[in-house]
Amino acid sequence: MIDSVPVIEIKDLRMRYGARFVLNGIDLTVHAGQIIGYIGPNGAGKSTTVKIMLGLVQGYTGEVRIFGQDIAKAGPDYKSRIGYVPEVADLYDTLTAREYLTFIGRLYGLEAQEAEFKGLQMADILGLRNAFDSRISSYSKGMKQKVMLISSLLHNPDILFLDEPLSGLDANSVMVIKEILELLARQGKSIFYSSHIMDVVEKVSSRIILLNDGRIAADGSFEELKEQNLESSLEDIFTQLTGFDEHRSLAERFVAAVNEVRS
Ligand SMILES: Nc1ncnc2c1ncn2[C@@H]1O[C@H](COP(=O)(O)OP(=O)(O)OP(=O)(O)O)[C@@H](O)[C@H]1O
Repeated sequence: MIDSVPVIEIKDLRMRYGARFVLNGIDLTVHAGQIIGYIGPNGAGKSTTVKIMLGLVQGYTGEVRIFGQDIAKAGPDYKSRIGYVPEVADLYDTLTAREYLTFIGRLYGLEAQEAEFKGLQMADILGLRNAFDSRISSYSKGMKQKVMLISSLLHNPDILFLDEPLSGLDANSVMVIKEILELLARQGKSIFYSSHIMDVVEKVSSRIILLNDGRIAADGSFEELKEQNLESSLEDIFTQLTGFDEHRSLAERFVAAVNEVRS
């Protein structure tokens, strides 16, 4: 890949559902090797942006270029260079991990044997070897999450979109996955990391993009955002930039409701 061509280039992206404006002009350029912490309040438009880039949502205005190609005009080939872990695992859970990963690998154009071999290797490393031939329906949340991560990487994509990728994983697995993401980024892959867990985003990301009301409210490294906003944690930066200062009063009202006794 030529470094000077951005992996992702978005210009004035707007989207609305009926009368409701969800994206209000997003401009974004991503180069290879960045881990982007993609954050924002619920409903800010994060998933919508990602789904547009994946070609799953139509009807937007503006321009979205991936690997230099306008995705409105390009065929579906660019998708074979993208991996995606959605927030809610939509696994065919009557299959075993072996069957599922072989199936997904084949969808991405791998030979069945290659997909199975790669899947087994990756599953083994993440501690799933003994469960490889058990049905996914019997797996814990963390085990399912690992299968999702493996399935998103089988075809060695250049862009990875991860939505809450560490949910359900124990502390040791989290450390392994964080290292894996860093190594992949160092190889030149671009990773979009969406999460509501600010201290992880703070540590994992080389660049943080905060979306609020369908607009980019902040874009920079954690160090830059700290300097600009005079705050020491990403959680505080998030709260400041989204204008949220009601946590204490909401908590007090909630606890008052818990304690209320009907007379
Ligand atoms: N298919 C749809 N039809 C109508 N409205 C939609 C549709 N999909 C999303 N929305 C609305 O668009 C807005 C942005 O949603 P989106 O899922 O992109 O937010 P998000 O930032 O990913 O939120 P979260 O952090 O909760 O995942 C929300 O108000 C949502 O209700």
